[in-house]
Amino acid sequence: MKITKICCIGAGYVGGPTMAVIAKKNPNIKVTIVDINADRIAAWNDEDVSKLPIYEPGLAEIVQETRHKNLFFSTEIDKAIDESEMIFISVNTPTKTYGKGKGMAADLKYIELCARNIADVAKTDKIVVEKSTLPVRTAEAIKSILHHTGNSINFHILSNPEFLAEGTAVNDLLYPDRVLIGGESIDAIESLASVYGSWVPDDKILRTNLWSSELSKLTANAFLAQRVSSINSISELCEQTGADVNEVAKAIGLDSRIGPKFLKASVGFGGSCFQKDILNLVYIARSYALNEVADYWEQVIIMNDHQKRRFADRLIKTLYNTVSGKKIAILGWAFKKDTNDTRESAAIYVADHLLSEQAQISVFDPKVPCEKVLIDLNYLNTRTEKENESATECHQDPYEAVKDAHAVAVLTEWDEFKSYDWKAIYNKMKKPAFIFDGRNLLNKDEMNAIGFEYHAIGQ
Ligand SMILES: NC(=O)C1=CN([C@@H]2O[C@H](COP(=O)(O)OP(=O)(O)OC[C@H]3O[C@@H](n4cnc5c(N)ncnc54)[C@H](O)[C@@H]3O)[C@@H](O)[C@H]2O)C=CC1
Ligand SMILES: O=C(O)[C@H]1O[C@H](OP(=O)(O)OP(=O)(O)OC[C@H]2O[C@@H](n3ccc(=O)[nH]c3=O)[C@H](O)[C@@H]2O)[C@H](O)[C@@H](O)[C@@H]1O
Repeated sequence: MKITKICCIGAGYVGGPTMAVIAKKNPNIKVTIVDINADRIAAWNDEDVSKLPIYEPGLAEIVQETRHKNLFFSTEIDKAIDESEMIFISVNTPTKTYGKGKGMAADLKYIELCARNIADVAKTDKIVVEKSTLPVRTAEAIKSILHHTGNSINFHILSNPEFLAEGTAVNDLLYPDRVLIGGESIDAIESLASVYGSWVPDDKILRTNLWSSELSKLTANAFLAQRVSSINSISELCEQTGADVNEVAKAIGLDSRIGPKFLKASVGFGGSCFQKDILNLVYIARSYALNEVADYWEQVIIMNDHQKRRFADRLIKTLYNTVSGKKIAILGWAFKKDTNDTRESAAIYVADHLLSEQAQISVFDPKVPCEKVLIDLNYLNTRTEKENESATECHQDPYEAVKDAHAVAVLTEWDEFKSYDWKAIYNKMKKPAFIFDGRNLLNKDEMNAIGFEYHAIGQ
């Protein structure tokens, strides 16, 4: 099928950047991104591209170049489905918070709503592309809903998981390591391959069966997260033995079988997907009674929770076993640099633990708005909103955030933190002035020379 019109349901961190790049590279295809969230669509349509709902380096430029030409953002979901030959489903698939599988399984209600919506509206044959990350065999359910529409429309389901990482989304989309397409209909697979073929070399477009494609996405995230938990587990051992985790990571990463990437010890991984996808993998394994498999992967999450907790505990212990009434400045709230996304950010859990120990926290992040900090803390339900509010400050200026602080905790690896005037920060803080560097971002010798008591991960 020749594709002239694409609809993407879900204008989020995946739908937005992915479709913007597809539109840029396929000027002859009309791409419409739809969402039930009218505010989000309005933000995508804002003439001032600095107000786009998602911050990603390079994204605003592409949106500016393609928007109103062949890229459109709309709340008219039915219309966009009706007119398109290919429909991407890119809605959220969070961990279930209720019922069977609560806290483990992926909540597929948004996916099912999309499938029903497509079934209701479609009058012509459609290729339906799973872009969201889904449990293996979800395509079966989508197929069942679509094939029971009672009319003679042909639906072809493809799995096309997304591998972009936030903060580097545009680059990852422009130069992907691979594009994965799983499906049963060769024609449908080739239709989607031709969309990517506008800029991705064919040998990087991998065709598999549906189930391999769905499972590969969960597996990729599990392997990536496992590397972070592995190096983080070693960081704890380094702190006990005098080894330096940066040196260990470098030494093992030079082994070409191990490789140097994703070996950065940290306060713990965050983001909307690693934890969710591993929990989902664990849930699927348990549902097939594969308990050893489930336990194996669950340990990645257990280690990550331990790392976040350990960081906060170490800070408290170093501050003479109490942070009650003390001001702790948190630099960085996003789950990694170059994004405004805070989902599952380690900073939230570290802050929550410090607040439970009656600390006052003072937050600065270059891209996260202040109101988001309180929303994230309130979401945990650890204490009342009023209590969170009275113990939390948020600042637009990092030098204000650190004023009179007993300690600074660096929780996101924003580049700009490295070039701050740390001498001036030292002068503003209470003494002894502590730094807890959850990202091993700052130069230890320089910090010590200024007079800080500097603590990093795995050193
Ligand atoms: N965030 C990331 O970096 C990556 C995410 N993924 C996967 O992609 C999927 C989407 O993730 P994000 O873009 O981060 O989520 P998101 O939460 O940023 O965006 C999802 C959007 O879907 C919309 N939506 C939900 N139900 C809808 C419906 N029935 N009709 C129309 N719109 C609807 C929501 O309003 C929201 O704007 C998830 O399955 C995730 O696991 C995959 C790779 C990377
Ligand atoms: O499915 C998804 O959502 C995406 O999840 C991750 O992307 P993302 O979560 O955006 O960002 P990562 O760069 O993977 O970082 C995840 C977390 O791990 C942390 N991390 C990463 C690497 C490292 O060496 N150390 C480390 O602590 C980061 O700071 C961050 O908190 C994967 O890298 C993407 O391939 C995938 O598409």
